[in-house]
Amino acid sequence: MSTAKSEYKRVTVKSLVDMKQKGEKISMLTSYDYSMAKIVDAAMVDVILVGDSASNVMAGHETTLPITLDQMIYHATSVIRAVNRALVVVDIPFGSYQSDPKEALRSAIRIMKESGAHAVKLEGGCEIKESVKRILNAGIPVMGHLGLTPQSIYKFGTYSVRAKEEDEAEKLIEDAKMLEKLGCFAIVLEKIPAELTKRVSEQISIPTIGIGGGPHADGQVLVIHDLLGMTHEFNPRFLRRYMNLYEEMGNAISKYVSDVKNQDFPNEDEQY
Ligand SMILES: Nc1nc(=O)c2c([nH]1)NC[C@@H]1CN(c3ccc(C(=O)N[C@@H](CCC(=O)O)C(=O)O)cc3)CN21
Ligand SMILES: CC(C)C(=O)C(=O)O
Ligand SMILES: [Mg+2]
Repeated sequence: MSTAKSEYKRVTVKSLVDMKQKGEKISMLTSYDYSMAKIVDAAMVDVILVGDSASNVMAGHETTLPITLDQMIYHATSVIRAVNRALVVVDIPFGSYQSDPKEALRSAIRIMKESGAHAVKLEGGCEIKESVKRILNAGIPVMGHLGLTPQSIYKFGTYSVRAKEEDEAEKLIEDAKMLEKLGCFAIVLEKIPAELTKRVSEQISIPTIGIGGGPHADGQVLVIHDLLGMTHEFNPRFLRRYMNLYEEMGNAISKYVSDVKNQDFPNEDEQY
């Protein structure tokens, strides 16, 4: 009776809040396609984020701004087909929720309906309060995202550490408390001082998921291509590479090329 599907209990938004209460750290990674999501899910990652970082790592854009809602839904649909255990969260892309709360809800509904994802993520604090409210009212779980919010890159001009000044730190804490009060189930804290991550994580009861936010977050998230070393030009201090796939894949592919050229591949066993 034990099939791959029924072997593990599915991660839910509630189980993530329980993990914070128990002090069990939450692991989160991005995925954008079926084959990668299969591997990530089987490795027991708790949350899979279909990030708008797909705009960078999948499509090769400079920023996350160009990716469309249709493209996010395509990535999310592929990921959902692969996943048996993880909670799947999808970024609502730039331009699909900022205009007004109704547009935000329409975008969230399209993501949930067309991809089968379990939750959505939006960047921002008090500016998007009404949109978050509306989406939550429709029964769609929302993950917040504060600190470095890449969809606002042109407002700041750099990807430097956010909320270093006390007034910015206090605003971020207020935003986090507001998102918790509205009913968000978790908040990503991107590239803020470790001490601020600690303060936020202590002051709210929903889990914080850090990226470049130090060890005090209730969980950690990375872009899967960064962890695997496929994005060799991306070298922020917070990144730990667990492989050097850019080099390893390059070597394997070069070997294939030379095997074809020198007629080593295919051999007698590799034909009919
Ligand atoms: N491959 C990838 N990984 C990510 O983590 C990621 C994306 N893409 N795209 C969307 C956002 C953008 N993110 C970023 C982008 C830059 C830095 C960063 O630290 N950049 C510079 C420092 C810039 C500065 O200090 O002005 C660096 O050290 O590489 C961090 C997160 C996180 N997200
Ligand atoms: C880096 C994470 C938090 C993200 O938003 C993304 O991958 O798009
Ligand atoms: Mg994102």
